[in-house]
Amino acid sequence: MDMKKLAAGNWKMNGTRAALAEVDGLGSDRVEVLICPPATLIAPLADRGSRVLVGGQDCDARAEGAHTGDIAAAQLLDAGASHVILGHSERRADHGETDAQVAAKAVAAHQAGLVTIICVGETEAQRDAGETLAVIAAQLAGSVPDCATATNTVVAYEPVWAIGTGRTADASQIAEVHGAMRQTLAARFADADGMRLLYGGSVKAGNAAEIFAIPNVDGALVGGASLKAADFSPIIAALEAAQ
Ligand SMILES: O=C[C@H](O)COP(=O)(O)O
Repeated sequence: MDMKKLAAGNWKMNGTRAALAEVDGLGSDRVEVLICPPATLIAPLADRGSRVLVGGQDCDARAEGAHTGDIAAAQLLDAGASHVILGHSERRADHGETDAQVAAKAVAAHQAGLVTIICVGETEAQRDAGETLAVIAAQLAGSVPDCATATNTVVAYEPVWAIGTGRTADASQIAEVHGAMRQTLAARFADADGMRLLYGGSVKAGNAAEIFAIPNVDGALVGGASLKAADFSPIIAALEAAQ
């Protein structure tokens, strides 16, 4: 399977409708470009006729019901989303999300027809303790459900210490983790070779080309540098050059 590489932007809790103009010039024929805005902006972005794919930043594991403030996967799809980020470290930290909850959300998302971007990553303390590969393997085992395929699942490696800090993992650290993730996934999934593995954590125009040259890096999950077209466009261009 020959999947296109993926440049995914995670706006987190940033932006109001005025920010959608940043997306108007984005898009690519050679790679997939995805913007995951706050939930309030999913439908307005999807309805804007832009060339980018639209995604949510979380969904509930349940299909519907009395769950104030939560959003079902089918509602994301109805709003125009094709993707959903699950298990981001900020949700694991802010909301205590466990691997099992992330996996349950992923099952619900797949049942609704969404592509999931399942996030894993070690803290600085875990890296310093030499636990990185074990932490990632455990998160993959617990967070990626058995129904995952190369078509419905993307995995994002985001070292927690590199998110929003300006620090990126170096090329050898990224290569080691991405290679290990590919092996771990291959032990469970026949089509793991086609599963896209994204790197995330302070990706920007200045380091994107180097990161995209690393084996088993099939794109990026970009936070801060996805908010402005002037910052995100060169990252998309670097991914096109690496495709
Ligand atoms: O989801 C995106 C990541 O958390 C990376 O964020 P960042 O690019 O601002 O470091």
